[in-house]
Amino acid sequence: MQIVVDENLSLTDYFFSSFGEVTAYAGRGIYAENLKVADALLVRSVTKVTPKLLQDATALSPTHQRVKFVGSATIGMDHLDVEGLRAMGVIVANAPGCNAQAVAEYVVTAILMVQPKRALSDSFTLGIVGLGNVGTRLNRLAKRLGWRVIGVDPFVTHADIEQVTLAEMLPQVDAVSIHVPLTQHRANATYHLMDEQALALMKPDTILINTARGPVVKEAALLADFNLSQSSGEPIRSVVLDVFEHEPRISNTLLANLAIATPHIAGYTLEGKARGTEMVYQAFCQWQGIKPQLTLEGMLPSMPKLFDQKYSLLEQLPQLLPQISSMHADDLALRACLKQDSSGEQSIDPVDFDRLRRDYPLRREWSSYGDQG
Ligand SMILES: NC(=O)C1=CN([C@@H]2O[C@H](COP(=O)(O)OP(=O)(O)OC[C@H]3O[C@@H](n4cnc5c(N)ncnc54)[C@H](O)[C@@H]3O)[C@@H](O)[C@H]2O)C=CC1
Ligand SMILES: O=C(O)C(=O)[C@H](O)COP(=O)(O)O
Repeated sequence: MQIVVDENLSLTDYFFSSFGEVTAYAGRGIYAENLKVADALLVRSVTKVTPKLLQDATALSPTHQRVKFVGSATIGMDHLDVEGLRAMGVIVANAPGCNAQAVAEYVVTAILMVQPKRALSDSFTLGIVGLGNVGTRLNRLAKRLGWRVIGVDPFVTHADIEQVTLAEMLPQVDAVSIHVPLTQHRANATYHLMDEQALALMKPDTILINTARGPVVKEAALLADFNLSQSSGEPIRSVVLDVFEHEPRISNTLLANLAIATPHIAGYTLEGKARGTEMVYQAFCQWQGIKPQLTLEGMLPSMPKLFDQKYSLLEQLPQLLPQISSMHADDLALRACLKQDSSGEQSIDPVDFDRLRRDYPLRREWSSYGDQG
């Protein structure tokens, strides 16, 4: 069997080499040409997989049966034409929840970094938009920190989260964190969910964090929000972005105004990436009609136990974060990539953005340091 993979997947040899030949390419560089003799395609979020891609591959090698399994080791699926692929008989799988804990920990870290004093006060209120795997994990962490949580999700109800509408939530929170899939052309679509109207409902000092998908926050509205504060002499809003509307290109006009900017690595823990591949492996085994034999058991190195259950998360995190989080360095590394582009503007080059992601020193989740949740 021929298996084509994005080079950015973890542990592909461990999980897949017994099935056949595994060939890796840069995720943004997987073309029909690379899939001529492929039976399965394993991607992350940067490879757009459509029926056309697979049909083009078949046209290049008509005697080969085309790709029959597409697995994405990610939570998000907006890069896959799931309906179109399934309609042509392709098995499509993703990895729901694989890196949800990583993202939840990223959000708490960002809030504590941006406004430590405010976040440590007992009246801090967090708004969570999207109460799926990430949103519910973030709710759990936030409650452990003593924060009040308000959630928005038109599709689910959680007994332990106070749920309101977006318009009701935005004026009353100290931070808003977005955890919705990117959707378009349907009821409650999330494309540009955070637009001029939404930003206008927020207090000027409410922190905005987007780790979902770039186009959920309308970049032009964000820039207008910054301009409005600047022109009235007010401090600009604290905004943390891990994803960008025009990713992988980021203009300095945007970057210079962000409190924290990271290159789409909120989910990049060793555990999150490894689980993503493991979940795709399980779906792959199901496709092959065999029982999965391999697990992650014993595959991840153990870490020193830094958390002490005698103390609360709130008491320990401020001291531990410098040791267990790379957020400050991640932000600096991204900003260090600014250079003049062909239009004479300063921006982050997509090649640098992808390099930072490929070479990212994967963080560890707090449980690996002894946090028992
Ligand atoms: N930056 C990163 O590294 C990562 C980003 N992500 C992104 O985060 C997104 C969320 O992840 P999960 O929580 O695991 O997904 P999930 O599918 O478990 O939950 C998403 C939730 O959003 C809700 N939702 C949909 N439309 C909504 C709307 N208009 N308003 C409010 N809620 C809405 C859904 O009902 C669902 O409960 C993913 O789709 C992915 O795009 C996920 C992992 C890592
Ligand atoms: O899981 C998701 O959804 C994500 O956004 C991924 O963590 C992003 O990682 P890459 O697919 O771009 O490596």
